[in-house]
This record gives sequence, C-alpha cells and structure tokens, in this order.
Amino acid sequence: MNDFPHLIVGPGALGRLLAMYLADVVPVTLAGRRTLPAGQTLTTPEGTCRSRQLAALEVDRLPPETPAFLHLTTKAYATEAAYAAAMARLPGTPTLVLWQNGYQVQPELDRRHPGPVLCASTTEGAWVHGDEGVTHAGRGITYIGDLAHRHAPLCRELAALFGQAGLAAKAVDDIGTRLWHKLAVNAAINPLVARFRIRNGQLRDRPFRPMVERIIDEVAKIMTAEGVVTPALGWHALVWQVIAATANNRASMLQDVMAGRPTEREAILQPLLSAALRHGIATPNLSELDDFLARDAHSQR
Ligand SMILES: NC(=O)C1=CN([C@@H]2O[C@H](COP(=O)(O)OP(=O)(O)OC[C@H]3O[C@@H](n4cnc5c(N)ncnc54)[C@H](OP(=O)(O)O)[C@@H]3O)[C@@H](O)[C@H]2O)C=CC1
Ligand SMILES: CC(C)(CO)C(=O)C(=O)O
Repeated sequence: MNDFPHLIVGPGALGRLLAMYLADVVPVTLAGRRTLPAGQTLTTPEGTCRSRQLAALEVDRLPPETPAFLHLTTKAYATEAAYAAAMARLPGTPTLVLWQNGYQVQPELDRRHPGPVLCASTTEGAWVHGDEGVTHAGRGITYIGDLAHRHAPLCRELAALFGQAGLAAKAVDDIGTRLWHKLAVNAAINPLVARFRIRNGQLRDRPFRPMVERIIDEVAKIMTAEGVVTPALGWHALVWQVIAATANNRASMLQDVMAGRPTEREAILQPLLSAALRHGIATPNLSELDDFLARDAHSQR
C-alpha cells in the first residue's frame, strides 16, 4: 500500500473531520498554510470525545511524495491557491477529490488536473473549536462521483473507505446533478439570510417568504435551461423542506459575513448568473443579491 495514501489540504472544519475519521483506517496527512498542533480532538454527534495525533504539516513543507488521493477541503475561493501550492510539492499526479460547495472549482479543476478528479457533496456538518478540535455537529451522507463518468471504480473505493471509517458515503453517477441541486438550495437560502442576518427558519416569515419564492423561480428557470434534472419534490418543495429541516441554523454564509470572512458567494451565485446570461434569462433578484453581497464584502474590508 502507498504509505502516504490520503493528503487533506485545508485543515478547517471539514478537513479535520475527514482526517479524524479516515485516520482510523488509513494513513492521513493534514496540510494547511500554517502549522496546526498534531494533537486533535473530535467530538462526535453522540457526544463522545476522542483525541489522536495527526500528521499535520504546512503545505510548503510536504515531503516530495505523491499521495494516492489529494483531498481539497478549503473554501471554494481558496481552492485554486491550495491546489497550486500542493501540486508544486508533489512529484506525481494524485487523484483529486474536491469537497467544495457551489459549482465553480469543480468544472475548472476537472478540465485542468491531469489525473482523475472526483467530486464529493456532503451533508455532514462540522465546526472547529480553536486549532485543536473539531465538532461533528450532525451526521449526513457524502456522495462521490466524477463529472466525466470515467472513474466509477475509484469513487466506489473511496466511498467504501469512508464507510469503514464511520462516515456514510455512496458512489453515484450523477454527481453533477447533485452539485447543482445543492447549489440551488444554497442560492435560495444563503444570500438572503446573510443579507438580513437571520436564521434559516425566519425565511418562512414575511417579508422574506416572497423573496425566497422569487429566487426559486429564477433558479428553476436557469436549471431548466441548463438541462439540470428537476428534483423529485420540485424546486420549491425541496428548498422549503431544507429550510424547515435547518430552521435553527445560522447558514455558513451568514456565519462568514458575521465573522468578517469572505463568503462562497461567487461559487454559488456565479454559475447561476453565467448560465442565465448564456440563456438570456433575466435574474433581477439573484443579481441584486449578488451585487449587495459583493458591496457588503468590500465595505467590510
Ligand atoms: N463545515 C461543514 O460542515 C461543511 C462544509 N462544506 C464545504 O466544505 C468546504 C470547506 O468548508 P469548511 O471546512 O467549513 O471551511 P473552513 O473555513 O473551516 O476551513 C477551510 C480551511 O482551509 C484552509 N486554507 C485556506 N487557504 C488555504 C491554502 N491556500 N492552503 C491550505 N489550506 C488553506 C483554512 O486555513 P486558515 O485557518 O489558515 O484560514 C482553513 O483551515 C466549503 O466549500 C464548504 O462549503 C460542505 C458541507 C459541510
Ligand atoms: C443548507 C444550508 C443552507 C444549511 O444551513 C447550508 O448548506 C449552509 O449553511 O451552507
């Protein structure tokens, strides 16, 4: 077996979560742009707490060995830089696994990376506490697939490994559709809650409810024009179901705005706005939200 099979670049909530589970079954290295303590603690949704030593390095100090899998777990806007920094250290070509929300880095790196590119879409929930711990807030499922439909055995291998490690995962042949569906839900929820500084459930109240409906109408038109399969529930019911299920959440974009961090606005809204432009679809509501969030981000700098 490769002694360096899994390299995870982006040691935040998701990266640490994957590292802490995978390290039970396979050697893992976790790399970031700064040094993290090797001793890390995982708090599970069931309330247990376990600690372990991880191989934690700076990307610039990675040994010149090629892992079998390079997982990128940065935010979407940091992924290009993380990819470039990691690849500059590796002599060969790993299988790339992209964990980002949105649909921006996936087609771009799928085109550029010389080896297999897998995409993961996960409903696991995690957050960090300090530099030494990660809380696995809620169990979900991870779907793994590749946009080009050429790497089904690798997707199955990786999904089986996550299963052994204790994270539910499934290899799928429609990851592109799944990424678009998640993006649609994120586009209907995240920008509005970030703009109005509200929890997801408040979108059900006036004056927000009609705003959500108008965004879903625009998103649905774009998806139809792009040929994205409509979810079984329909776009409106899907979004309202997620809002009900996550009513008490402060969505990731709201948390980013409140902490003065950049948001994943571009990775979520740009694919929609670009597709709308290609198909000549008017998007007054999405465009207004995008402009507002872009201005808001500048005013926070
Ligand atoms: N957290 C979750 O529950 C879920 C997250 N996701 C998606 O997963 C992705 C990651 O999210 P999340 O883990 O929450 O984000 P975090 O902000 O917690 O983690 C991102 C990590 O990437 C690191 N990073 C940034 N730039 C680089 C770089 N150039 N090289 C190496 N590391 C870098 C950051 O380091 P530093 O600390 O130095 O800034 C940070 O540790 C996002 O696309 C998110 O939408 C999807 C589903 C669930
Ligand atoms: C589904 C939703 C909106 C849940 O909060 C999410 O994925 C996020 O916060 O980014």
